[in-house]
Amino acid sequence: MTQPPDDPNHDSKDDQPDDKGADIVDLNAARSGRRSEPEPPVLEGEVLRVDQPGPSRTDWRASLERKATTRQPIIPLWLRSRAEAIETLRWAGLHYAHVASYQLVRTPLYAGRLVARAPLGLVRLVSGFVRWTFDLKGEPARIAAVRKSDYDGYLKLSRQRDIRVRARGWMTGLILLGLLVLAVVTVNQPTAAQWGMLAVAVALLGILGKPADRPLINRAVMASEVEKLTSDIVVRALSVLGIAGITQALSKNPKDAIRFVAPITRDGPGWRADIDLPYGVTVADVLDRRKQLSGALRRPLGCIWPEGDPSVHEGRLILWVGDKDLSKTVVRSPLKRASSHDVFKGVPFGNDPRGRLVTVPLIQHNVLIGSQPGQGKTSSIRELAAGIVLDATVEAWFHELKGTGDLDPYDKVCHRYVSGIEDEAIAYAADSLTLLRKEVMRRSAALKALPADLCPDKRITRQIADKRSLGLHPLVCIIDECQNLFAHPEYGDKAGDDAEFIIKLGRALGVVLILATQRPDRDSLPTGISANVSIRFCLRVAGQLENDMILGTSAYKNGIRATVFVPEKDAGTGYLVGATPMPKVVKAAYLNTPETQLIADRAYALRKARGTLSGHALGETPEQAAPSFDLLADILAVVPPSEAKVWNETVVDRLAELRPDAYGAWAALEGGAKTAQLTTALKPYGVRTMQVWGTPESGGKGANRIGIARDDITTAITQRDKGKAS
Ligand SMILES: Nc1ncnc2c1ncn2[C@@H]1O[C@H](COP(=O)(O)OP(=O)(O)OP(=O)(O)O)[C@@H](O)[C@H]1O
Repeated sequence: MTQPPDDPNHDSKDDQPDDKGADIVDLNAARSGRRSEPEPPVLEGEVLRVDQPGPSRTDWRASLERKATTRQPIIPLWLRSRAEAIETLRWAGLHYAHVASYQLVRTPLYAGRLVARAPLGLVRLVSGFVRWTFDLKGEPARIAAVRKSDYDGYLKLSRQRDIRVRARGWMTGLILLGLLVLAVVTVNQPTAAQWGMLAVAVALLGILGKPADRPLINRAVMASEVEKLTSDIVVRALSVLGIAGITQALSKNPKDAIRFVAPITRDGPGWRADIDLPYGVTVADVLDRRKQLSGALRRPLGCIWPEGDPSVHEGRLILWVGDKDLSKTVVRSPLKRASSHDVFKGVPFGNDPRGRLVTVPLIQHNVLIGSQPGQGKTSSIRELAAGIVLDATVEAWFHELKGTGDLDPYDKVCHRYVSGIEDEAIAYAADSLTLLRKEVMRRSAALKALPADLCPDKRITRQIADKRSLGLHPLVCIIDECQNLFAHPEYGDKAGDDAEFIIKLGRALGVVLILATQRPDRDSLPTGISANVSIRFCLRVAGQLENDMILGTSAYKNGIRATVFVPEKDAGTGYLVGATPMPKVVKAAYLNTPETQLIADRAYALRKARGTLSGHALGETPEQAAPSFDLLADILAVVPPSEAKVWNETVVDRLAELRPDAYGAWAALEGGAKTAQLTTALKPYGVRTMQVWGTPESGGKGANRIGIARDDITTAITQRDKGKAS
């Protein structure tokens, strides 16, 4: 509120804007500036300050909590996990072993260098000795004294020289005598000792003869000086990205526009800066310009890993700049040497840019992998498959629908296996999904029947998985290049339907579906699947649409953009979502074919010993899904819209004609049983039968018999489709 101008207490100081409180408006001035406008009513009252004067009081707990977010780790990050510590120590061990071997191999070269340099070393030794003995170092000082006609000074220096030369002469004599004795002693020593002495002498002379610019020993590792990341470098880089918000903020407040919330530190093999971007700028803006950031920081693109921390706010940027280019590293699989693995602990999948192991949990999850061709989908699947087959309790159903045989090494341990792009392979995979759907339903009933003490949470546990007789062990179904199945004109729709069902219901029942596709679009990847899958790994994709199909709606908007990866160069690197609390860039571990073969051999031996080889692995004929048909659709096909109501027996006869394989047995039943069969089959769809007036198709008298209304069937189909869509 404003103060009246004629108030006797009005203080002219209050006319000045007060940056701590509300502005006080001079009403006279304001009115004269708006002569033409009607005068606003003068309000009585007191000035209420919006901002309260005095220092803001903060709650000590809140400020402590804020500080706690920037706590430095007590134990270094690499020592936190056993695997990471082992990996770091192994790396250090290998590094020093390399250095030692490198130098050992070059000892003859170093010996040659010493021999070649020994004569010069001898000359240097003798001349140095002579200069020292006769104090030749003082010669210039004595000459200078003579030149300046400083005879007193010259006499002092000469006297000092005489004393020195006398003492040093004695010392030189003693040293020469010592050398003579050593020579005599050496002559009487065995030849080996003589050679040893000679070698030591030559080595010492060689060291003395070293040219100033040429070291004796080569460097085993070239020092790769990575520029230290400083706040100046980061601010300079961010300021040239062309982000308007940053440019404006820096021009207004060059010192404080970009704030560092913690000191820039070493974090793994790189530097980490925690930054608050200027108001209005989000991490997504910076992610968009990763390439420019790489240029501005003068580091390869594979070293630049900006990421956000939305748990703090959208403008918190964690900029990690690695020493090594991630695209040039190949991550070794920890499973390469593992004799077995427990899938309930997740599968080691790869490393984040900081070199930390990332594990993908499989139980209770489903996985979707996608990318452009040749970016590392199959390699990622190979790594996951390694963990799966090394757990002897897991039943493996692998389908590789590209036909290149990338998963062939595993076929000897799979319950179901196919590799191929032809229709038979697609049909086999479609069959697998039908069988898996049935299996999910069986498991659902089996789990319900388990005593509560054995299964309190109604989900599969390690203990339940180990009891093979329960049939509730983990079952992992992999379909690589799944677009060939879901977009198939004959099998696609049903396969998509089954996969969605399995993804929605299989999780708690130990059934895991892993799908990989190089064509993430609506036809090749039904939305019911892309919307419900829980873990997503997206390698390089071309655009936002594909990105969001794999990583989930709004992923691109939120700055999770697999478009930043470089085709081919970044093969194996992708965004992993759902496996860790925050989305992460991960480079998947790489297993080549011989390594995969060795893992499969170990898995085979393990499974043979545990007696868990089954199906395809034992050479059994693959189980085929019984032909299944859509009863409701079939009824609509045989009952035209002109027939509102039909007897059951008539419907069954027509169905048998349509699909003898499926309904032939129904038609063979007698009168009442035939009618009851259709009544029972329609019950799960909520379709009730009723008394229907009709006449036999073969002719005869009209009668009231049990039948159906066509409208009830169409309603049931609509209800069912609605249920699927929701
Ligand atoms: N994790 C990785 N680390 C290093 N290189 C990798 C990695 N993954 C893949 N590559 C490289 O990329 C190549 C292609 O990989 P892969 O066959 O897995 O790709 P893809 O996406 O399955 O291809 P397509 O879509 O054609 O089936 C590999 O031969 C390998 O050279």
